[in-house]
Amino acid sequence: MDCMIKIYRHESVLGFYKGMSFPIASIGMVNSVLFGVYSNTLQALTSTSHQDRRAQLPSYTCIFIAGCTGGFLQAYSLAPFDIIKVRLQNQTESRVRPGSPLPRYQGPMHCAATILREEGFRGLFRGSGALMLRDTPTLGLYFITYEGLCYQYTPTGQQPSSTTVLVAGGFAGIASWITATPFDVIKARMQMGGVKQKAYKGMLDCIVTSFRQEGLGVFFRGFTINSARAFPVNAVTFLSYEYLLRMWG
Ligand SMILES: CN(C)C(=N)NCCC[C@H](N)C(=O)O
Repeated sequence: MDCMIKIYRHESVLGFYKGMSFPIASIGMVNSVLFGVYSNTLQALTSTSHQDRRAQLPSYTCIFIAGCTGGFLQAYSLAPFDIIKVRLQNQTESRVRPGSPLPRYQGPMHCAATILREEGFRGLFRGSGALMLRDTPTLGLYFITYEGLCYQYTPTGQQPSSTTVLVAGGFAGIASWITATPFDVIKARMQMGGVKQKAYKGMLDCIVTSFRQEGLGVFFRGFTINSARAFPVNAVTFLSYEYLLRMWG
């Protein structure tokens, strides 16, 4: 609440939409990498199509491996878009007050160009190690939760109902943020390294320094708000996925 009030006072309602254009432009591509790699890996591991898998749930090990593979590849396609989002979101100069200093990054393209100029191509992938550690096991757990709940609440051989898909997708999103939040905190700090604070020497340095300075609670910052957001976002994501597969699968 304190964060929300301060953003509103300092930056007006526009503050809540910072860094939004790049995620919107990239989400389709990033999700198609994730869901495409997941489905194809599971198909390769189990030699069954999406529809066959409804009758006989593949083993949780196969689902986990396929989810982790999707998560690993998703992390690398997401990294350059994510760093731009994080840098723009952390820029707190007010856009509405006349006479306030010009922000360091004036938009996503300017942000990308500045990172390339000042930090090189590798700058766009800063924090991608933490992003990969965040998304690899997380997406394994994400798909296990989703497939497990759908299987549990669907009569054998039938397709899950829209309500089941929405609820299972929502809970999968929340479950994924449980494992993701500690690495999400580290990733964001690494991505901001060199801009607002001293750059960390590496991921371990970032973990140890954050823990020493702020205690264990630092690794769960933002969990509540991320989970509240995760339920509707992932409910709709899985509903779209199921509908598209039924239409074209
Ligand atoms: C980092 N985490 C938690 C995940 N990658 N979770 C799986 C999907 C998340 C979804 N796109 C969302 O934004 O909630």
